[in-house]
Amino acid sequence: MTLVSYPLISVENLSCIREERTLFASLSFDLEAGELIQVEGPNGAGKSSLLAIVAGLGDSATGKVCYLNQAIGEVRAQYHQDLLFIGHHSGINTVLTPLENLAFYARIQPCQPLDHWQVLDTVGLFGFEDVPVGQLSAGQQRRVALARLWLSRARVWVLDEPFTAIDKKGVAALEQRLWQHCQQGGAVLMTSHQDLAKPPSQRLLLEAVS
Ligand SMILES: Nc1ncnc2c1ncn2[C@@H]1O[C@H](COP(=O)(O)OP(=O)(O)OP(=O)(O)O)[C@@H](O)[C@H]1O
Repeated sequence: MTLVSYPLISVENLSCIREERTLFASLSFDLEAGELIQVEGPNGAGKSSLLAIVAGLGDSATGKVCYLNQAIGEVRAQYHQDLLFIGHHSGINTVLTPLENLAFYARIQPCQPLDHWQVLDTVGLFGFEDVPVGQLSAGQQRRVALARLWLSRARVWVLDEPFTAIDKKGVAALEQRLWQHCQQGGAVLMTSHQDLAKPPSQRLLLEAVS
């Protein structure tokens, strides 16, 4: 018997038109376990739109996005259990503390059994665990969202500009975490305007079509 292994994500013939402008057309690619794909392109090219569509949040696309060879719309619950999406709006509650945000996340998504204090220490938030997130700096707030990269059990990570507002040391730690995730059988689809220290598995360049 031959065992077939499918890509974690396959994007087939995807097109996106917004306000009569084609952002991208006939886009196809696979995201395999172990891979990190960096989506690049100028402001407004459609990178965030692409990531939202892959995360199942877009409503302006034609074509197909599959998770393990099944259309994401047909396996939505299973896909969302295996997906970590961090967008520009990173889904943290600014009234809650970092610890409370992680506790909330751990209630709604499958997580590693890690100590949340330890995770916050890992992302450089030692001493800020109990401070309402709204009182933290932009980079510290982003770190609260990114702490999920240590907690999550999801294999598919879709990350929109994860390095925004993060200092150099933080970017290095983050990049190391992304590659560790890939080595452990996960995959990353991300946007970034900056080059990674280690080249991505694939680069996807978006340039607005019309
Ligand atoms: N909800 C929406 N409704 C209509 N147009 C939208 C919507 N979201 C984005 N757009 C438009 O789609 C285009 C692409 O936006 P998108 O955010 O995907 O670009 P981007 O490549 O991620 O840009 P940046 O590098 O600035 O983050 C922009 O012109 C934007 O105005």
